Amino acid sequence: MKYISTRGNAEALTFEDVLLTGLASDGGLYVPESLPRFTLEEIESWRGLSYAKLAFNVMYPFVEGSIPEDEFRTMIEDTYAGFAHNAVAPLTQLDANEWVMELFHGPTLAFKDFALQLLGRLLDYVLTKRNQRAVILGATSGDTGSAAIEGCRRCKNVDIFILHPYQRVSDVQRKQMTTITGDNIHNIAVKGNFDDCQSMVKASFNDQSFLSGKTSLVAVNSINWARIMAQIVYYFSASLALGGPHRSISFSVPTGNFGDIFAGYLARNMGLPINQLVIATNRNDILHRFMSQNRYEVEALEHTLSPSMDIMVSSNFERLLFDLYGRDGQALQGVMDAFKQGSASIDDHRWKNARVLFDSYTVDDEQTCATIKQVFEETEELLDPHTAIGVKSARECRRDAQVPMVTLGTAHPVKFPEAVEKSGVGVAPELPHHMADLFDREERYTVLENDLAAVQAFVQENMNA
Ligand SMILES: Cc1ncc(COP(=O)(O)O)c(C=O)c1O
Ligand SMILES: N[C@@H](CCOP(=O)(O)O)C(=O)O
Repeated sequence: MKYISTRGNAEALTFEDVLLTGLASDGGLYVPESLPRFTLEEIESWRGLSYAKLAFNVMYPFVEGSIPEDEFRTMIEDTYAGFAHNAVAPLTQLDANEWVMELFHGPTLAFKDFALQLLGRLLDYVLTKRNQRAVILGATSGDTGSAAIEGCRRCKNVDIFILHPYQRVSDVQRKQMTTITGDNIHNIAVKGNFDDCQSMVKASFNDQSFLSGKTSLVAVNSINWARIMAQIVYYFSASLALGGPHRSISFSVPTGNFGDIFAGYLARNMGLPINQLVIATNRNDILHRFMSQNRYEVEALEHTLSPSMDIMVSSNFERLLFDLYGRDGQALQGVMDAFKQGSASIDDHRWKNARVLFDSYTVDDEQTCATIKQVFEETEELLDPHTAIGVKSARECRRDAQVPMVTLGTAHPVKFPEAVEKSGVGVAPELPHHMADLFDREERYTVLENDLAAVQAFVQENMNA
């Protein structure tokens, strides 16, 4: 399998090389040259498999030729054995034909564990084989950071630098990152927002000269293809549990960087019958504005009760635009240039094509709290604010009540006590056993100005490579 850049002007890479990179040299994102496609019979034959076995079947075509089959199988088995629920991605029913897929049973209680626990193992394997060191540089609005640190901290050959927006992640999220100590783990609180952190990460990938040629950067954000790959699997898992593939399923996905929902789009292109994908956003609704008005335009980033989705510049949207433009990298470059200048829209027929599959909805803090309360009263299920945005959007956008609707439950409510309290449900979720002493653990992080040079100097000074 080869991977090509969305901007059409970079060398094609193998999985192994794509794993060890972030942005392509032309500024684009890597995508597979072509997708594996499964027949309905093939998918049907996976019914009843464990999550790990299903994951192997879905992902192996992407790594074939780079990672030996047995090694990959073992990595996957180890990854999902570390989840606290035997089903790994269990479904909870909210109503007739309405479900939440709980993606928060991994070690850091968010969907990021599905990919980052595996990514850490893949990196360890490839870097050890090559006898190479790498610097992991990532941006987080709260969840990617702890999952990346947890997933990669045992890798022998990496230094990890994670940027989070200062005072803009929940206390639980911050503590999850900053209480994991290790000489090679560095948390940086940037006096800015998530977009600032992410743009510093992207600028650093584009020009790595600040590392003085000692080593190279590896991405843990969803710009890294391996992240998306692992997130495709749970769409197959949910479908098989609900009578797919001989029946179509719809999904509502709490969305920020467009990685998780893009994985659903790929699952569909790989042969899984998916009826509808709902892009569920908070007030940072650039994607909803695009889907409803064909206007792709940055607005001021707001701080909400769903901080993990306080994202304006949505990295993976470029991967969808690439397909909407018939995989024409030059045409896409034009759209991205217009976006950089302030505003972009796409040809009407391409925009209409996107709307065949995707719907979108935006949910404010008040509606988020009201949904947490309503669902709790209806079912005693306590949703986190991001999942609540997914459920509300699913209910507003649903096209066909006969088609099962699955909202991705992207995080555990214990990570977001402020929203849970404001919802008025009158219960407070407890930290799981392995995190019970989280608030007693010592924290270590560095606060830096919103300044690329300052961040790069910090990385330079603190990396071991
Ligand atoms: C809890 C939670 N829900 C939803 C999202 C949005 O996912 P994506 O960025 O893949 O769109 C994030 C962050 O990415 C998150 O941490
Ligand atoms: N919501 C994320 C933001 C980064 O998204 P990613 O999926 O590209 O890593 C977070 O919680 O950090």
